[in-house]
Amino acid sequence: MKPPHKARPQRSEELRGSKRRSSGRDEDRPRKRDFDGPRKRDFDGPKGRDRDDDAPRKKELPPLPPGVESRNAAIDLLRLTGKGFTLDVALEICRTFNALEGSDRGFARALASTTLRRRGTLDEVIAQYLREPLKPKQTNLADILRITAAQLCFMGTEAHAAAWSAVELSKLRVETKGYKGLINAVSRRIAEEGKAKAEAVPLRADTPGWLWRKLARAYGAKRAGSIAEAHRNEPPLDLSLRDPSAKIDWPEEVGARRIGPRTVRMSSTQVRELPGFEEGLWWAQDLAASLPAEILGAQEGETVYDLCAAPGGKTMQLASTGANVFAVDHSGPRTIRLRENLERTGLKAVVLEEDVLKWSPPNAADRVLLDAPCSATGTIRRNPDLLWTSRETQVPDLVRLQARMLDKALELVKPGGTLVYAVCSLLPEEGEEQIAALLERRDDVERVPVTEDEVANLPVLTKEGDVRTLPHRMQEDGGMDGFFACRLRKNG
Ligand SMILES: C[S@@+](CC[C@H](N)C(=O)[O-])C[C@H]1O[C@@H](n2cnc3c(N)ncnc32)[C@H](O)[C@@H]1O
Repeated sequence: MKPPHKARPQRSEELRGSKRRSSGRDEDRPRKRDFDGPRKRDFDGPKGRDRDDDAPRKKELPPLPPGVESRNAAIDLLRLTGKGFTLDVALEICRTFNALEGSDRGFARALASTTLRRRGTLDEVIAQYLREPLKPKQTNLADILRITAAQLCFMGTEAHAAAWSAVELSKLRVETKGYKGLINAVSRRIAEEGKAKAEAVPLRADTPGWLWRKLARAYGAKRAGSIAEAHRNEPPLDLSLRDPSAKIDWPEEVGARRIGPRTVRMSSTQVRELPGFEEGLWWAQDLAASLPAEILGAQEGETVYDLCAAPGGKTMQLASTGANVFAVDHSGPRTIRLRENLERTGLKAVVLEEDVLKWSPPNAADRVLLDAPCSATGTIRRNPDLLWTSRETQVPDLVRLQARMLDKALELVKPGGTLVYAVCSLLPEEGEEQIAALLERRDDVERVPVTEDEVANLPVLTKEGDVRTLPHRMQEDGGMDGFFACRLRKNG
């Protein structure tokens, strides 16, 4: 293994025990990336203190051996996702990760992400070498075994490096100190035959049972399998251009190409280093996430309400049309990010920290976009932690909230005005069925089908003229997140 660029004490956050509240201070952290899409627990992560934040550091610890720091950071990233932070947020707040540089950083990120994407398979492989199942509280032990199996089964890491570093990692935590023998034995067995064992695990193992059942019911078992397969891959980086006709000199190695109405797709993770970041010529936003604002058809001078707007991917799209945009979101920290995004891109919108359900502006709008809170199951490829943190029991509450928000959004549209309802969900109850129920209960609203040219001829339209994207579609070209969007007219 290549030694880290800088040797410095970076043990597990558990051992380091420096003081930091997980809520509060994180909210003020500068954002490293400006990703669109849900960050459900973005800043509203677990309340209270993280265990690693409780005590001031007592003494400096010696540096970790080369190759252990990056794996240790991967363990810390997994631990943070286990506490309810999205992987995106964990990448920003995890100090052991942020102390890494260059290829070590990339390796730690890939290791955490692969482990989350393939966790079901990894657990099945590991279980074959354990005499008895691990206890639920043995999370560190489970994570050490998982990252080791991920390296051996999916990442082509040399057997000795993976097994040796696993044992080194076990020495860093009280919980795992006594398991060096087990970790060593299991790692060696997986090095010998883990790859073949992993290939034999059924595809559905990497999707929680409840989600698999819902996907199979909605799309059939074959397509559920294709979606599950798409979730296994790292998605490309998609950037939405502030000015869709802009020409930017992208570095050759990122393989930038145009796709959809305003997206440039590439394979980079160094968002801030790309040309145009400082000038705000673009923002990161999945191709599918860019479609709802496109189909709203906002025009210069119109009044547009962007409901549930933060962190503002769609607000920026709407503002770039010259419309008078009012961006409403109830989350203080997320509206801060929305303002930062507007500032960076030089786009103008009025940002309001309000509960959409209680907001009563003096006038109705020409157009309203409602990007409703949802299960976010459409963004699993960008947020693989959702596989293991989303709960089926959350869905009915979300469906009820979306219905209330739809009715409220219709109150805020002028007669004859347009409403686009969008969710980044794969579940029909949050999308297609939500709209069917709306059209059933109200006779003052009708669907306005989207045409192919409005979505740059992407294969995303249903026969009713709604947008329905799924992660496995256009897989050969990098795929896209799962979104549903429907355009409606309020009759006068
Ligand atoms: C899917 S995200 C929005 C993404 C955003 N439209 C974008 O393109 O960047 C959903 C948002 O709904 C907001 N939200 C949830 N309930 C709300 C409510 N009652 N009032 C206002 N905003 C709400 C959340 O804070 C979250 O920012």
